[in-house]
Amino acid sequence: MFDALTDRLSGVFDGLTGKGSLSEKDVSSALREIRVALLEADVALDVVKQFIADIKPKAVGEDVIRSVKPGQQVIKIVNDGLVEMLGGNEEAQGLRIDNIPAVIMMAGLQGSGKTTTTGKLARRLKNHDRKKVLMASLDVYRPAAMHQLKVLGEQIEVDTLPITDGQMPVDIAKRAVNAAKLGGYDVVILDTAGRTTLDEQMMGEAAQVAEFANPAETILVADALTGQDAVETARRFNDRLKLTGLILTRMDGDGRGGAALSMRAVTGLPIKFLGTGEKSDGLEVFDARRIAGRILGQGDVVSLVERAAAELDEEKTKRMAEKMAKGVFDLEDMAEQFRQLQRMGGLGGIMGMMPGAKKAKAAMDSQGLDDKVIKRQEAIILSMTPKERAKPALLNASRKKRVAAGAGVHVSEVNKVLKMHKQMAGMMKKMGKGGMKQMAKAMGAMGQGGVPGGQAMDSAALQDMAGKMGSGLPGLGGPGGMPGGMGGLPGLGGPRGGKKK
Ligand SMILES: Nc1nc2c(ncn2[C@@H]2O[C@H](COP(=O)(O)OP(=O)(O)OP(=O)(O)O)[C@@H](O)[C@H]2O)c(=O)[nH]1
Repeated sequence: MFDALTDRLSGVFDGLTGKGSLSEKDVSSALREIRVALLEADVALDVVKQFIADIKPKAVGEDVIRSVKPGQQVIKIVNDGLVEMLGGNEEAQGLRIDNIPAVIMMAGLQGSGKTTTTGKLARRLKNHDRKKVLMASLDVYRPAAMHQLKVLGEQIEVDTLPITDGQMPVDIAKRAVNAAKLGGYDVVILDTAGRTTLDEQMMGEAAQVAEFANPAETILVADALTGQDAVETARRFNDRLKLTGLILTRMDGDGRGGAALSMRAVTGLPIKFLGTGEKSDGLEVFDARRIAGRILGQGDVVSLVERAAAELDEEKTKRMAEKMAKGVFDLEDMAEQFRQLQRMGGLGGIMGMMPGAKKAKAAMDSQGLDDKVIKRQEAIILSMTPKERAKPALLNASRKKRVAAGAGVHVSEVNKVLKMHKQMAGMMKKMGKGGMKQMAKAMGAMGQGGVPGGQAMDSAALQDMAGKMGSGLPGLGGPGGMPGGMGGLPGLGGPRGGKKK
């Protein structure tokens, strides 16, 4: 979502860090470019003005300009300013669901993704927070809406309130709260009706439901792709409903991101989650520091690790860790890594969260590397027999020919996969237990303030850490990690990889 902004800002930052010393004029002109970049990303004018006014005195200060790495210092100041604008340094705010049953009311315009988000939230509360959740649709105007929620509930295995025709929204809310009390539910999520535009009837009705249900959380679901309209919607809803938080949907889309950046500053409301896809697992906890890191092209390693942790099957991870500790890594393991990679959003999705992503992406593109290649490589491994996968040495010329025919590729492709496997297996062997230890250390450092040493912008440290994590964490694409011009990813296009020098 922030691609264009990230590109623009990294251009500005390259200019700053490329110089040994900076004058006040250099910094001022960089700030002007940042201002334009933010406006082009559709961030509200007032928010941009405030942002620049906040960071300028710090960025042009003598202590910055005379420091050893003035460029890095300025970037850090921009980073801190962005974090502040996005909601400060407080830990990502969860939901307040202490009362039992806690009511969460979902509000928003029609089509903003309210119902989908209700399902995502319910799924998260069930799986992540181990809560017993009941969902109820209060949309009496569009009968299909109630049915949509029911189907969603069946898919994610979360109960929905049985549908009774002819009830008013507030009556359905009463029935839902009663059912939750009787049924021992921890949380009731009320999915209110939306309209295509803000109108008095919708607001009045939602206010009535809120008055009765006294929600622990009243959350506005807003479509990030609608830009400044989403910000205005939030403002208007907040006037009437006393919102407690926001969820921005369609953050996976290619909008300019301005809404996401302005929301907090304009409304004062915390953004709690981001919707990142149509499926029920497309929900991400919002964390100002991580988003700032992503926007500034410094990656979001924490989200990446979280995504990995959510995707990795505990049993498989354990097995993989045990094998790695012994230095064993067969073709089946490699295929599994490819599958993990796909589940985590594919190469593109992962790259977007890595520090130095822009350069690595360019390297990947120049090598013609994309998710199709990974899929093909997986297909090659799948064309092998289990025995061959466990013992690649079995693959003589005739077997290779059979595998190539099975996967619909040339034998040279099979050889590439085997070579890549050899390199990965070699690295796994070298790493053994040491790799896991290193990863634990890196994760520990992250827990204390995001980035080691609090140097938010020390991309070298971050890259180093990501490299270690990439090497230690099955599913992150394998040994070596991604940053550093892809050289660390054997066979995935780096100089040590499948491509011959
Ligand atoms: N790409 C993407 N699509 C989303 C996201 N959230 C919701 N959608 C899609 O947006 C469309 C509308 O979502 P709904 O949940 O039906 O919207 P709603 O606000 O409940 O709409 P009404 O029930 O008509 O009020 C659906 O096709 C969803 O799959 C998201 O985060 N990313």
